[in-house]
Amino acid sequence: MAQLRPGRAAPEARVLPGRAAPPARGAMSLEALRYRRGSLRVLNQLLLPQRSCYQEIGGVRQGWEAIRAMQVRGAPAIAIVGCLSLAVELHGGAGLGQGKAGLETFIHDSLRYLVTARPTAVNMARAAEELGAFTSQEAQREEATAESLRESVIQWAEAMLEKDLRDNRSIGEHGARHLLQASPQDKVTVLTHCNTGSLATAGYGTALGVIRSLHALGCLEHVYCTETRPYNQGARLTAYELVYEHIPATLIADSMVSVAMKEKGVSAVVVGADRVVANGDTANKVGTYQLAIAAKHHGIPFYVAAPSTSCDLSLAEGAEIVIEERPSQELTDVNGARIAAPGIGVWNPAFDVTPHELITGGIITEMGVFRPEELREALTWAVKGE
Ligand SMILES: CSC[C@@H](O)[C@@H](O)C(=O)COP(=O)(O)O
Repeated sequence: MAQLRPGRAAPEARVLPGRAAPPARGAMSLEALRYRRGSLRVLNQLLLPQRSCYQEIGGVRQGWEAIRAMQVRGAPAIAIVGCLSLAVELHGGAGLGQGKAGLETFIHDSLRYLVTARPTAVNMARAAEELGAFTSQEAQREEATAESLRESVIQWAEAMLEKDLRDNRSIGEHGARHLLQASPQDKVTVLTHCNTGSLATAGYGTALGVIRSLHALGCLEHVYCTETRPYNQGARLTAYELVYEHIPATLIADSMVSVAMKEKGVSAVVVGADRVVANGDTANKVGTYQLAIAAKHHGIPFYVAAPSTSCDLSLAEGAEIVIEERPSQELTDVNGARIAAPGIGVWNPAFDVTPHELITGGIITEMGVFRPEELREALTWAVKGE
């Protein structure tokens, strides 16, 4: 594991005005992060929905800490914040004084370190691999200087933001079209889990992007979002986004999903992903697996919506995915107050793996919707065609 490196002290977080009331339709969409060259601010999601507070990320160490503490979370957002935290530190001159070779080492060390923040989502690891390879390639060019290397790496990180947003819009379109074709009704009711919206991505969202697209088409009847225990990303973040966007939605506890499927006319379940492996097995927020089982029982199509950056063809099956275990307090306490009996043991895996055979609707990517067994070939072709 890379060593912790001293970062700059965090400047005071700026607290924007109080409780976030739902704004008028057409207002700007929520932003997990605000970036301009040399400056990165992330919305501290631990404080939502009570407070909307952006805090400065001065470099890699602060990026790592924000990811680890789940101030920013969601597979794509983790990678984007990680890489942009490096871009900010590079912009400030880090590693530059050590010449081209020293700067290259600094970049590789920083990327290795960022990957250690959280293990299950593959996006940061993939970005580190790709940016690492790009860095080595750039550094090998004879005419490259430390300055040009720095500039190229900053631009690479900046391009991630744009691409994720574009990919999410494509996911939304492909997913909405597929759901509507598969449904006998003109309007569909979707059940979703965890948070997969603007707050988990560069914007628009993955599973929530599909929901947004359906809503924009006038083809969304209703959304059921789970509270997503123990961290409550559904109750705090997805519910916030849905209210913010004026999308008709109802919050349910995780334990209500089967009865909701039975009684509420759910047309499809759409969730996000932290890692989709070669056979289509998918790691996502804990509780996803039981949702897929319940969907199968009720004959409801189950979809995973994920950009190709969340896919990991290096792993053959879900059993190989490292599942993050989080601190017991996330389960025993609510807002700092203990609710569980003192002395009880706690198991708190943050994710579970849904076997590919339960992903009956398909895997919605920016390239189209695939059956789990088609994914490997589709992604391989996409890479060859680049
Ligand atoms: C578009 S994000 C998809 C997933 O990352 C999301 O559903 C999820 O599981 C997030 O988990 P988190 O622990 O909040 O980072």
